[in-house]
Amino acid sequence: MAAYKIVLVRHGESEWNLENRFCGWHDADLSAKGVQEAHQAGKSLKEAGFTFDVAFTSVLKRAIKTLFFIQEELDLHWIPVTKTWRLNERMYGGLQGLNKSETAAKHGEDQVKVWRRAYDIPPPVMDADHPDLPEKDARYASFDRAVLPRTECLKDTVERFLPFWHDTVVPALKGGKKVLIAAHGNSIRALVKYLDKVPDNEIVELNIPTGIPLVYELDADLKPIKHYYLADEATVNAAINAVANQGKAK
Ligand SMILES: O=C(O)[C@@H](CO)OP(=O)(O)O
Repeated sequence: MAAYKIVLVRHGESEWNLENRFCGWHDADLSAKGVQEAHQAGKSLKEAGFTFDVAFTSVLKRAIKTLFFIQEELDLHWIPVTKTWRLNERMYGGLQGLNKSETAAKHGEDQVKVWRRAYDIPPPVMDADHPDLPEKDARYASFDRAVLPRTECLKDTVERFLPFWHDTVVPALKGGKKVLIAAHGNSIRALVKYLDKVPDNEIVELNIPTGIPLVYELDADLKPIKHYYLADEATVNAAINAVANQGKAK
């Protein structure tokens, strides 16, 4: 019997997912399909009888809007929502804005897979004149510059996410709150890596589909008992393969 349940949802398809561009901390909006996926995530949660007391999301609108559309479907606009940069997508450095297929054609699919999925190898550092430079972005204005990354590997994302997990999410769970997290492909990979203790070489193969709720059942020590997506296997597998294939040259 699970002591705790937590639901993780990657945002619906973004405009830059649609254009197949590395997005990272760029604040891309949801595409029309992404909006529909977000509503569908809410409907699936409602059908399965889920409700929530508190929600956490990033400071990026594709996750914030996904959460809002889920709240709409559940009629839960009123629950407290905390937005934190610690749930942001992995910072994609100098790759942000580039097309993934074109990058694979230029540098090879293997290199792109390393940049997309390796645990401890970061993409190239973002140049100081890049339009997405975090230190020029109002939402990070109060941050110590040393905290703001110019690139991140998944290990960096795990390290910046875990303080929020321990200081905020765990107390909410242990306080009996039903928790929903709307985040990003790689911030969810970071949490899955931590919860399931996925070895560094295996996390390379983990892809998170857009807009499909992922339920984790945890024991009293917050160790995972099981996890499952709220969609049929064929739908989940097709969505996972679509994400993996974004890094192919064509
Ligand atoms: O571009 C990104 O920021 C992420 C998520 O959309 O992509 P990837 O799956 O390549 O890590």
